[in-house]
Amino acid sequence: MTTETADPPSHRENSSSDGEPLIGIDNLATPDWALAGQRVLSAGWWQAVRSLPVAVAVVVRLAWRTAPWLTALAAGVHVVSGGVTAFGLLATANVFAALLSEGPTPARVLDSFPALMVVVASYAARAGLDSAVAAVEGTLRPRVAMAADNEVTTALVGVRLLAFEDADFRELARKGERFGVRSIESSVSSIADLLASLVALAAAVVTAAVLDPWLAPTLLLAAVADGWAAAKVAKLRYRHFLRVVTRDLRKAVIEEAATSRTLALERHALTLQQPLLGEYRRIAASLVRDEVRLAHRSTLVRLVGRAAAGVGTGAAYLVLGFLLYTGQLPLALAGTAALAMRTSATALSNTMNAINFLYEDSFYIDIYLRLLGEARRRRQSRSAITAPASPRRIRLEGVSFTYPGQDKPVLENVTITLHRGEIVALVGENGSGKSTLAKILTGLYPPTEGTVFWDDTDLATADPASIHSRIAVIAQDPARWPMTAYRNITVGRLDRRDPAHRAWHAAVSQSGADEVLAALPDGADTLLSRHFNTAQDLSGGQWQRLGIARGLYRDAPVLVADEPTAALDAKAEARVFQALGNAATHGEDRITVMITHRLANVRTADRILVLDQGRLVEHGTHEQLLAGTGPYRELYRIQAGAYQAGNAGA
Ligand SMILES: Nc1ncnc2c1ncn2[C@@H]1O[C@H](COP(=O)(O)OP(=O)(O)OP(=O)(O)O)[C@@H](O)[C@H]1O
Repeated sequence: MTTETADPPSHRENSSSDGEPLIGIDNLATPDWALAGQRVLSAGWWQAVRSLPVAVAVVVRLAWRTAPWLTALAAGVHVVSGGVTAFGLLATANVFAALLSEGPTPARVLDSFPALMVVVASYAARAGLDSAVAAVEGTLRPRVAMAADNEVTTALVGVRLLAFEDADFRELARKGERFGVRSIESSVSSIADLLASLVALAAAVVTAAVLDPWLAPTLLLAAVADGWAAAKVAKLRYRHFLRVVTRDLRKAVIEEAATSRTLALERHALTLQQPLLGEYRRIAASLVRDEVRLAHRSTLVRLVGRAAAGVGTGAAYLVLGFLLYTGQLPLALAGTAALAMRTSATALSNTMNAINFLYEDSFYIDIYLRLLGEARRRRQSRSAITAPASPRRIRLEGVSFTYPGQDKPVLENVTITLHRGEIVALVGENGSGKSTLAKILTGLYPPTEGTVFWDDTDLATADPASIHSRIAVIAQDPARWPMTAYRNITVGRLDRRDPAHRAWHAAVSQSGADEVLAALPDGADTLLSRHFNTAQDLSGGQWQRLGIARGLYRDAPVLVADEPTAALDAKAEARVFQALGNAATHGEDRITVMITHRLANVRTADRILVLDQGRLVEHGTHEQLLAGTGPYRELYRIQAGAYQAGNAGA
């Protein structure tokens, strides 16, 4: 069917493909969560800084929940370590004070001896504490990372199916998992360093302030300049990260297309390697250009920060010189003052470093929190109402459905009733909404409008897990579980008791999976996976047979078979349709929904529903529809005609 909208974009009519983005367009929309991050950055200093305590709280909460004693120990060890550092350096100052005091040199050296002992002891303690810090941190860090990973994986496992149809959410999940967990892990060290350097800083600043109240504030000047520069760079880097989110995704998509196994065959057959590589390089080059620009701007900001910090340090030493010159500070205390200044400068710089690492990580922890929030919002609901164990009737009333992020509904105002014991076939052109309708009547997707009833239970009020436990879905492209062939089938219902393997044998013979198993080197015990070299992979049709066996083994009261035989040979196909028919006619306890384009298989269905562009346009038995003038008759005649022509030509 050719429509106006199916024409190629007119602006490209005469253009060559050179320089055109391979994906087709260059301006993909920035995801909402990245826009929200940009808004926070633009909202001003306070908004951006607020993320810092939140991030610290997240890390401390995770650490405390995973290992409370270890967390307390880590805090204690770092506080003591910071204290010992400050104490050691100040003891060094006492050595100078003793050496620079008045009196004969041997006596001064002897006087400095106790302070010297303290210095030696503090260095020894520091060495011991360093080892303790490394041991405690090395034990705590992986645990916190694991806890963060566990939290986010648990949240993602719990979201409802429809969330995975939202590309923005999928990208948030990818970034939140990757960057969020990594940032939480590195923040453990930053928080610990911050604690230690704050203790050392407090000791040094107090000492400097005791010597003269002017010394401490001048020292802070240098730190503020350094801090400003680092915070600015962190913001620049995060802004860059958000700005390139979609380009980064495009690069990942092209990278996947250029290297994945799934596309390997067509990549080679269409000789697409070079165009893909070209596109990959084009996006990568634009990312590198942005990265270089970011590096230059960061260097400039750091240079300004360093210069200001140098001025601050210079001012502090000027104050010291002034105090000595005017005699407000005795010369004997000059060494102490200089060391206190040096100590506090080091502690300040460590504090600033820790804060800045934390500050940068806090942005990614914010993404992690957004992901947890979104996952919570999209969590599969729970309800005390359970779906009927074996519904007698499924009724859809005025059901419409629009995919997330789309404007146009793909189903519109569908009203139908399916009965137990019936085989109902869904028929229609590609994209007419058959698979979507099947997902809605099985409660996998909630309708955007309208209601789905199983008997008298509105599925919107029922517990989703209870609904899903009553359905079996045989997909056109069934999941290829990285498990043995046996498990690939019994995973359909892990809790099924089948001591004599009767159900297993029935499922494998009805689906034709028995022939697949017989050809495997270790039969049902053969590991099927593309991930391990020692494992075995199957052809599309063989996988489909296992998928059918899995669906039959599940033995659910509502069965949806979505193009179950598209990849099967004619003999296997006939066997499957006979099995589906038998299950429904003998059991009388199942609602079977069958989606297929092969209308020859549809004839035996009790009812046929015909969809066209999301609307139910016809329904009835094969004979009724064939007697009418609707699209079914036309579709059937085209297919039957093709066979007849084939027979005539043979
Ligand atoms: N994840 C999705 N996001 C957005 N639109 C989708 C998504 N999946 C399907 N669609 C759209 O919904 C419409 C119905 O798709 P559906 O898969 O239900 O059709 P179908 O009748 O089963 O098609 P087919 O015969 O080709 O399997 C199509 O127009 C398709 O473009």
